[in-house]
Amino acid sequence: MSITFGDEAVAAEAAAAVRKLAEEGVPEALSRGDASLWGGEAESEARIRLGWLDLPTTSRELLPEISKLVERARAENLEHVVLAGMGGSSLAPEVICATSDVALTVLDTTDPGQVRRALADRLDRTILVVSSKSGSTVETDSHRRIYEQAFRDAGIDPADRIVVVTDPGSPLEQAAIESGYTVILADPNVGGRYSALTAFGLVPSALAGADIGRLLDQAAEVRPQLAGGEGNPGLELGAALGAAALAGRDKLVLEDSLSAINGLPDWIEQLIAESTGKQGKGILPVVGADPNEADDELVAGIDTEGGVQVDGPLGAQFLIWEYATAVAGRMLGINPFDQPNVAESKENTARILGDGGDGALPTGAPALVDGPVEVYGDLPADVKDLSGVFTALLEQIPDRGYLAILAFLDREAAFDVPVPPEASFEEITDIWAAHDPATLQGLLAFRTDHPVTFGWGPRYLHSTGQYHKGGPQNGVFLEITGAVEEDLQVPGRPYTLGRLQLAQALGDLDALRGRGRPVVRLHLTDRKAGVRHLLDAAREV
Ligand SMILES: O=P(O)(O)OC[C@H]1O[C@H](O)[C@H](O)[C@@H](O)[C@@H]1O
Repeated sequence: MSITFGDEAVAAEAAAAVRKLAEEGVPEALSRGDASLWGGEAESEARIRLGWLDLPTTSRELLPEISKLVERARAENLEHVVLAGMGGSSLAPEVICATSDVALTVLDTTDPGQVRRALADRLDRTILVVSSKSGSTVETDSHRRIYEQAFRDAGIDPADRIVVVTDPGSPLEQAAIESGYTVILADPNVGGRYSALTAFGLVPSALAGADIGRLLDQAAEVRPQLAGGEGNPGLELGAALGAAALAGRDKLVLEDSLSAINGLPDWIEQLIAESTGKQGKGILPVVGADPNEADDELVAGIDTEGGVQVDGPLGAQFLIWEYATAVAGRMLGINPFDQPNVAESKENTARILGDGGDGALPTGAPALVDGPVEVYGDLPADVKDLSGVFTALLEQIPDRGYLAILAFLDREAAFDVPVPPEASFEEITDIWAAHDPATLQGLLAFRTDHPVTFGWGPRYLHSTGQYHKGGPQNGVFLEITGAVEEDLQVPGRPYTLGRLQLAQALGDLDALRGRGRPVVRLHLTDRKAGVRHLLDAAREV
């Protein structure tokens, strides 16, 4: 495991910060789990949040139990592994499985189309892992209810197919025991976004076929290096992140070059955004975009030229980034273990769902309609069409600010588009990109020197959502929602998934608007045509 600095100024700044942190005894204190490192107010929480430092050893105890589960699933031919979990309960398994090249269907969405697609795929051979630390996350609870119903309808006993990962004593543990589900308890002394090497990361990954023992070995190998001030990659990375942010380089561009590790930036994004984005401070991770060479950015990656290169296998990467985040949190003077602003949008959503009864949700009236796209929000008077909306939003980004695209849509819909049988790989990826809302990020980034981020809702609510609401208030927000063709009832609840999805979008919109930030919502009345129209309009200047 090593950290290499491609820029001399960044290297010098990081070295000075490492020296200072070492003089203060931070690496030794952190390594032994000293909860006082983030100040008095954070101490009680930090006391029950530092278990991740010992996971390379403690998680080994889980391996026999997990092996038994894997053997059972193999024996029963349960080859389709579906994971219902949000944020810290799904981002790590997603990277682990992508890196191991094994298939895992992740449900961290309330999009009815996306959930329907998973349900339609080999239900007779599906094993569902329901992962939630708190045991009360609405998306995960909805998925559990939907799958229970689907299994029953197919004549399958849900108890044979559902595995629950949760903290001891959570309401989910109780419900799972009552239902006769297999329950694997996670370490309660580790927060969600630091839980990659707990049961949350390991159970679904092992079921999907990843070698989790190796992952723990990789972490165990780097662990001794974290105890001192010399040759400590976690300290070096944390010092670099913290020093850069304090010097105004608080946008962290995470490069995802093709490497042996697949998709790590999405996991780092949650760790850094949720841990640091609070009290008007924080580091904004930028994933999926090229650096702008702007003076407020720092570039990092597994294999990056000129930026901070973090070299090492996935198990070690998890531990190093966690350690670095804790170090950077101390430098920024925040508590890296809480997420004080996540609850607000959830509360707004619950209120909107409650107030709405069975009637229409309070969307308001569109300010303008451009083909299959309705535009909601306060627009400058001269804006007459979608292209004008994009221009106005880009112009509203303040100095040191950013634009965040928040898409409450089906993140796999583009892959359903038929491709000609003779199409080359490049042609296929071009067809997908032409139907993928995420393509908007690159098109708008091309038109500004400010960072443009892209998040799928509600997934981002459990990740960058904390930063957007708790971090520096210089964001401009573009929400995208879409009409639902075929909805899905959440059994035992008075709402459908589509209704929950829209209420989540409106709930976060309220939270952002309440902070006085520019927010526009685009609603696609026809999703497919709407995405094409968005992409065309973004190209027009
Ligand atoms: O694992 P759960 O309790 O369901 O939580 C899932 C996610 O929910 C919240 O939004 C937190 O902010 C995240 O840090 C967490 O990972």
